[in-house]
Amino acid sequence: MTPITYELKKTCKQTGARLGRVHTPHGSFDTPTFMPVGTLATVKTMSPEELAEINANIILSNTYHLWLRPGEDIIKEAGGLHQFMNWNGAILTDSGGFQVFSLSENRHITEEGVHFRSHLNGEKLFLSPEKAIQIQNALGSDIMMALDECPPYPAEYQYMKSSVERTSRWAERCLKAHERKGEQGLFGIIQGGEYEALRKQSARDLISLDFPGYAIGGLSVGEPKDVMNRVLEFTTPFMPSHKPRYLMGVGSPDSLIDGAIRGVDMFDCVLPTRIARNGTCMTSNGRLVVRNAKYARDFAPIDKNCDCYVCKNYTRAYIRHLIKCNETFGFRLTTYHNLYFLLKLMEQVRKAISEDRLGSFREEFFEQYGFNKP
Ligand SMILES: CCOC(=O)Nc1nc2cc3nc(NC)[nH]c3cc2c(=O)[nH]1
Ligand SMILES: [Zn+2]
Repeated sequence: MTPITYELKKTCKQTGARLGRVHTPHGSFDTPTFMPVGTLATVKTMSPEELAEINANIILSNTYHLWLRPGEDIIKEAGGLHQFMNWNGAILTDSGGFQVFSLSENRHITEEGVHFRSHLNGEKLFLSPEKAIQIQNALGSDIMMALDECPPYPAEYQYMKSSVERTSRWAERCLKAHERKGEQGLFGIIQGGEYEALRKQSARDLISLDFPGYAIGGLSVGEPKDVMNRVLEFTTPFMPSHKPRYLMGVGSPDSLIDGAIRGVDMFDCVLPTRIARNGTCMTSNGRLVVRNAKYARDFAPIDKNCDCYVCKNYTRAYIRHLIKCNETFGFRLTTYHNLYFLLKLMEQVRKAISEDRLGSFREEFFEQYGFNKP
């Protein structure tokens, strides 16, 4: 019996989007939704109270990083990740696969698993499906991810085919190694690159293993947005409609809307928190680089259409000053606003779906944000 269930509430008449609700041992959340990324057991500069305040219901943490520092044994001893970081909402942990493939040099993939060197001190490491599950079982996350290979973009058909088949074999090994089936849900990750036949094969292999939810991997890895949208268009129909669909690594406002239109329910991305730390904010009129000199005497809020705590109490001039002085409070303010902006956007997307007008909402939002500008 899986502790992760999905309720399909409604499908938008104007698009392929859907309203749903995911239930986990640490609370439920409406979908489509955005999940802030808390790589090292913290959403950088945000307190759990602030995350709750902006209605973040589920956050991500990275298996690979927590395995290296502080080590899953310490977190297990603390009573698990929720206890360790004092977060009572839901947590999704990735398998670490992507970090290994993107962070580490001279990695070597075998049937057994991935051999690579630590990005911290270069020591030799080995991650297998069983190890990835053992770490996530120790962390006690609500949603775990199977260990997959996220191939580089672009990749040859033949390479992609054998990679998909190995990812499917690894998924089965993950299921077998999963010790806490009643307490933690495990999602399979559909790969296959931009090849429809391989996406179909990957989906069919994983669906036969009956996971409670499925992620779409191998995207947001440098491919053009129209390629991502095309792959989503032919992949989501292969996925069960009564289970959550999670698109990994996607977080710009246009991609969130276009992903929701194509039937995606869950998204994660470091974008909002990462650009916040270099002084860039998302606003209803596009990106605003608040460290820019032109805001030195601008006493308006980051976004006059935003009702967040930051936009109600602080000005562009003040936040610019803090960022220029490398003051931590400045990064806290830009991060808080960016996360609020994306979570609010997903709330507007859910409302548009409930009113069968997500297509029209897309046009209005793209126009105002400036996505249509040539
Ligand atoms: C979050 C779960 O991650 C995994 O366990 N494997 C995995 N992670 C990905 C993360 C990604 N981030 C991006 N863009 C920023 N693309 C990604 C793909 C994967 C993936 O295929 N597989
Ligand atoms: Zn704001």
